[in-house]
Amino acid sequence: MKTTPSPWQLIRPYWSSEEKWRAWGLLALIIVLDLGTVYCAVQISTWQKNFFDALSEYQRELISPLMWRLAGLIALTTFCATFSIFFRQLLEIRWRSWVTEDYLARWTRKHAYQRIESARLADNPDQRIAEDLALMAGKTLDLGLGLLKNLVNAVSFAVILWGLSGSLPLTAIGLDIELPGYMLWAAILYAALGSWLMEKIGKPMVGLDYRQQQYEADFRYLLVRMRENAEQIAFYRGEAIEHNRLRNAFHAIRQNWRGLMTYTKRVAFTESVYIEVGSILPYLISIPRYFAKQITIGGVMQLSVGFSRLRTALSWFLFNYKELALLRSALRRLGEFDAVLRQPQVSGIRLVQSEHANLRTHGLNLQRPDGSPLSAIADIEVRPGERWLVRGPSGIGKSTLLRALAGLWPYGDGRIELPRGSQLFLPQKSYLPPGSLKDALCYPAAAETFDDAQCARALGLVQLPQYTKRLHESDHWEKRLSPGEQQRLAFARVLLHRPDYLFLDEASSALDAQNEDNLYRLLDEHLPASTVVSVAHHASLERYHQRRLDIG
Ligand SMILES: Nc1ncnc2c1ncn2[C@@H]1O[C@H](COP(=O)(O)OP(=O)(O)OP(=O)(O)O)[C@@H](O)[C@H]1O
Repeated sequence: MKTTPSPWQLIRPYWSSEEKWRAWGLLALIIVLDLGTVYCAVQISTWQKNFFDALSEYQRELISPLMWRLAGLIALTTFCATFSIFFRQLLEIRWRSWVTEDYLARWTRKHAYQRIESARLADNPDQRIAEDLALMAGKTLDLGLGLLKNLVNAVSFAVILWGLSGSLPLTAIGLDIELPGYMLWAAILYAALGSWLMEKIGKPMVGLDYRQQQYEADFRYLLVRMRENAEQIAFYRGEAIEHNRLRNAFHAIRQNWRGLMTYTKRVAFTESVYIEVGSILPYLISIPRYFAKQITIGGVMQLSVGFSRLRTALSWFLFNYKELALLRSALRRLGEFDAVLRQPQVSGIRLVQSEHANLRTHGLNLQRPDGSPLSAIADIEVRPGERWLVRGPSGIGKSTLLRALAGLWPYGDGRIELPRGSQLFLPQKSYLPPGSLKDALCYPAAAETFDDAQCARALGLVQLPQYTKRLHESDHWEKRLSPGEQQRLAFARVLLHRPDYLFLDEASSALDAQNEDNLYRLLDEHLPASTVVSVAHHASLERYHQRRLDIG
């Protein structure tokens, strides 16, 4: 059973990684700069009282020093605010880089990416890695630092308000006591009430954001698939059905967006009422004390600024509700993905490295990922240099057997013993990476592994000499080369890599008999010591294989 990690478990790894000192150092620097802006805000509030008092008492000589002080405070606050953003962005990209590398490593390790796709364990891993990780780093920093700044602000202005607001006699409601610091209590009560109301009203936004991210990713995936399969879709004249499919995918986005609009409207309405009432409230509650001549007009101004600042600081949750919902949904998606990446490999078919020279299978039973049986494989023993042909009706599990031999199919039971030695698996349609033709030819090795002369020779042997001069040309080779040419290119790869074990899964199915013959003869001539296991339907290939494995 997979357990989804908590948000803290997703956030913590970077902060306890090898980069932790740099991360904490940057965070501390940002906090100091943010505290600088809070300090300036507190000083400006005192400045306002002094300024209005000086104006009301016609103290002209105080105006100039007050102006200089204001200029100094503005300069300091600008400096702190600017560099706080700068370092925050720096920390964000460092965090995102670290966590992206971590997820990429785990996603690509032990074929996790293939396991996830083959058993459909998580939707849109690309979106989770590209977007949710960026959201996690960016929003956690913004919201976390915002929360901290607001807490400091709240404490600073709470102290000011406590000192300024005096006591409220409660005689009006029949009590013979006075409430000290009543403005402070009013601000706290008001913010608490607003936050509670906001959570009540806005909670479904988390689920809506979650689905929005998923639908956007699904839509993008369909667009990319259409681009990648443009020619096949065009041959089938499949535009109308594709258009419909895309429209439906977008419809899901639009429907969900409707829901988001409804809740955003409610959240915005709550926020707006909260702000407007909150801006009038301090005047209403401080004016009685002004008329009682307990505070000056400057005092009223300072009180209302203090009240507003405290209320704003205490309203962090309320004002950031939309952002928090987005972060909560991104963390939920990442949590699921993280749990899938942590899931232990299914321990069905055991693939062990053997010290013997022969490849052996024992009691191999192939299943589908859902556990339903696929086929039973007779025990085989493949000696070095032997050529085996795997036969059986379509859908019986021939390709699945090769997947199991490659360690990509754990579903089932039994045991495979693989001797040491290099292996190469050639599917019907070989992957051609983006880049030059040489990149594609040398894959999965780097292009520099083989020199141009070796590549030219291999291309010549598979009857593709015309491409020798285009070795360094970059193109969409999977679209430029015909399927038969792609299969010949894959055989040229084999000639370059010279694997000890070669597994072919209908790797020459697109070729004419002459070319197919040529490729299998090349294997006999150039790789006589390699062990070859082929899955093929063409009867003509039987003469190149001495051994047979029939499935089904
Ligand atoms: N990831 C998967 N999830 C569920 N079922 C799968 C998956 N991959 C393959 N199968 C199923 O396993 C069965 C065997 O597939 P496999 O590709 O091994 O057949 P095959 O014998 O190579 O067929 P063909 O000769 O047509 O290539 C098929 O019914 C296929 O639908």
